[in-house]
Amino acid sequence: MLDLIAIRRALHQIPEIGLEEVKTHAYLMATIQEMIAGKSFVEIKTWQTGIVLKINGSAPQKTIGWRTDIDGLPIIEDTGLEFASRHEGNMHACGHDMHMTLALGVLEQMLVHQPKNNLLFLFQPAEENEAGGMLMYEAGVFDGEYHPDEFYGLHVRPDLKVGDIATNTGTLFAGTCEVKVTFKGTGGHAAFPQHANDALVAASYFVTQVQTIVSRNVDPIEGAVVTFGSMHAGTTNNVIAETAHLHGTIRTLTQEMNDLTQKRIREIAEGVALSFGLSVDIELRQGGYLPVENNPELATELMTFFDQAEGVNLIDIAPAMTGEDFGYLLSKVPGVMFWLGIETPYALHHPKMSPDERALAFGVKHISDFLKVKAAQ
Ligand SMILES: CC(=O)N[C@@H](CCC[C@H](N)C(=O)O)C(=O)O
Repeated sequence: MLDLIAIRRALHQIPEIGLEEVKTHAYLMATIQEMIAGKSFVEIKTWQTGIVLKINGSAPQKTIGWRTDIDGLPIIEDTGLEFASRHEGNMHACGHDMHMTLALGVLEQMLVHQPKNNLLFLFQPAEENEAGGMLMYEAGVFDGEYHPDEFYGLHVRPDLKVGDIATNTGTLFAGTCEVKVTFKGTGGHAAFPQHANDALVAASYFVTQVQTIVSRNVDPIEGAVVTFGSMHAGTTNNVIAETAHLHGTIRTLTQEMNDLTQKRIREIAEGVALSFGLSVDIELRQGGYLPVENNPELATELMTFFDQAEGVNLIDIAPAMTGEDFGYLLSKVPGVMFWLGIETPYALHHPKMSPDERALAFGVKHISDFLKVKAAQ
């Protein structure tokens, strides 16, 4: 039997940024190879750091997909754990170490007996930055026999208890759009602002003005998020900054609202640049982070299953403004994403985020039970 906690802790120590998950890939491959030794009904293919494993069913009627993401975040870990990240500056602060371990644990269960239907396990890179699920799909990784008929996946959630599974029959996560804005002015001596054109001041006006998009342009009943998580300008106190870089994200529950928000960001950036006499470069990149839309029938089936499972507290939950490139895969293949409770006081992406590992055994049991039913239908 796999030691789930040891696996999770090993993976936790080697977080890597999207599409650079080389050690993670090697760890997963080694673990998987050991698990499938002698199982002639299993095949594997890789794409960059991603892995797709197919269990060929004995009398397949369909192919059921299970997806996990494998990348970490550029966050300096502050958990103080003895198994904290050994990759300085990177952390599994979004729980993908838990996701991978759960997938391995479920895979182990599904390998015990050859199932009737095919099962596809996707270990996907770059959920956080490059929409690895979309890249793999567009590269043809799921073409032909590798195309699932249904796709399932989960995300851990700190504010839910171990034992909670939460989802809904519609939109679960927002669609996102990454935003990069660079103001370019004229640098100079701090003492002679009249000879310079300060990009830092312009960026400051920009970041405060975009706050009005949600308060003044977005339908309050619908809502949206505009967050700039990074702003870099200047080098020292007495030099006027020539350039200012801002990096942010838009979150909306519909594409129309995403389009409106993108339009307003562009207008405000161009307006600020004009009013300060600077140039501005705006990059809006939605990529594969479409809203995560659960398939209503499959979600109803999954929710009914978990509602009846002993020890599971099924919650019908409202959408959250998190993003996920699983939204892209669900736009191609019907399926369901759900939250799994990990009961910790710190939010996703927080440097102290530390899941309750009891969620591993709980998750493996109940997800395997669900997939066993799907694999036998
Ligand atoms: C679950 C989660 O936290 N996902 C990320 C996805 C990021 C998408 C994209 N890089 C962006 O920043 O817009 C999230 O931040 O919600």
